[in-house]
Amino acid sequence: MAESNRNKIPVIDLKDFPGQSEKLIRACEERGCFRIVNFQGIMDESLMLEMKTVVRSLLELPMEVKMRNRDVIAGSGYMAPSDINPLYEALGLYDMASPQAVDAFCSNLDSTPHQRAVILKYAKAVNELMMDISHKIGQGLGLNGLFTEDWSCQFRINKYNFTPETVNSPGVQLHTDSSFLTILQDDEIIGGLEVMNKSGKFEAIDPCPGTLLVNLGDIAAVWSNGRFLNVKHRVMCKEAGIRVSIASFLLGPKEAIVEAPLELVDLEHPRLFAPFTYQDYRNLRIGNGLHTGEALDCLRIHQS
Ligand SMILES: O=C(O)CCC(=O)C(=O)O
Ligand SMILES: [Fe+2]
Repeated sequence: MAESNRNKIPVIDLKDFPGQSEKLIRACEERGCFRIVNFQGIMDESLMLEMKTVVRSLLELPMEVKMRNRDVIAGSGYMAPSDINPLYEALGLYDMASPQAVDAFCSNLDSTPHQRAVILKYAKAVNELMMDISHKIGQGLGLNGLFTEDWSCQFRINKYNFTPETVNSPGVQLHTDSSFLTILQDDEIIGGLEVMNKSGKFEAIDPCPGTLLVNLGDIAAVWSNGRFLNVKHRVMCKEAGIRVSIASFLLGPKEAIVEAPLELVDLEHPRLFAPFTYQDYRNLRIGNGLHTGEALDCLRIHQS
């Protein structure tokens, strides 16, 4: 059983910096996830709610329309319910930082001009938030400048079809995200997300409307030279109802290699991973079905 963790996940106030800098870095190291609050001005709660309404209606489109949302990179398009995750389906968009890609996504799904405008606005806001958070992470480690500026982003809108009969079955299997970081707008009412802490115990993440959850993924573990935790998580069916979440992934550099900055490498902290590109990593991970960060072991040159 997962413990309820109403007070365990660190809450980071984005308006209180550099005051919360140490707390942010500790959250990245110890938990690999945190909630963010006070991001109005970049992302407003009204936009989050509008976006939820839009994605709910997209996920209700007929199957043949959703199937038009094809992969642009491996695993970026529509995922129908499968044997492994029968309660789950998702639509995806790569690269959400590109207005042309957003446009193509919307055209494929016959979106209305209003839906298109909301998605574009949300994509822009979430991208700005990603830059703000990664900048704060960099500063917290004593680095200057923005290192994630032209990295690629993807978003995935997830739908879980939970019924009374499916209570206690998995909605989505245990995984890490392949990204550097993920901004998750979870369901406002239906819970089910669980993160695994460092001692291997699951902790339930209760819905907390008006806030966003940030997860660190595999690229964060590499970029930080092993300092940050790529948090394992899953979604369980805890109650009946349609659960909808929006995951926005800041993946990694588009073409450049992924590597820890020199400031994070020294004699006591030798480089842990061989250089690679995000695309190579994604292919390795998806091609071999390594969903909980095991693909990183193939790239390890030093044990931490
Ligand atoms: O639906 C959720 O709350 C989590 C989704 C997730 O982990 C993902 O899309 O990678
Ligand atoms: Fe995830």
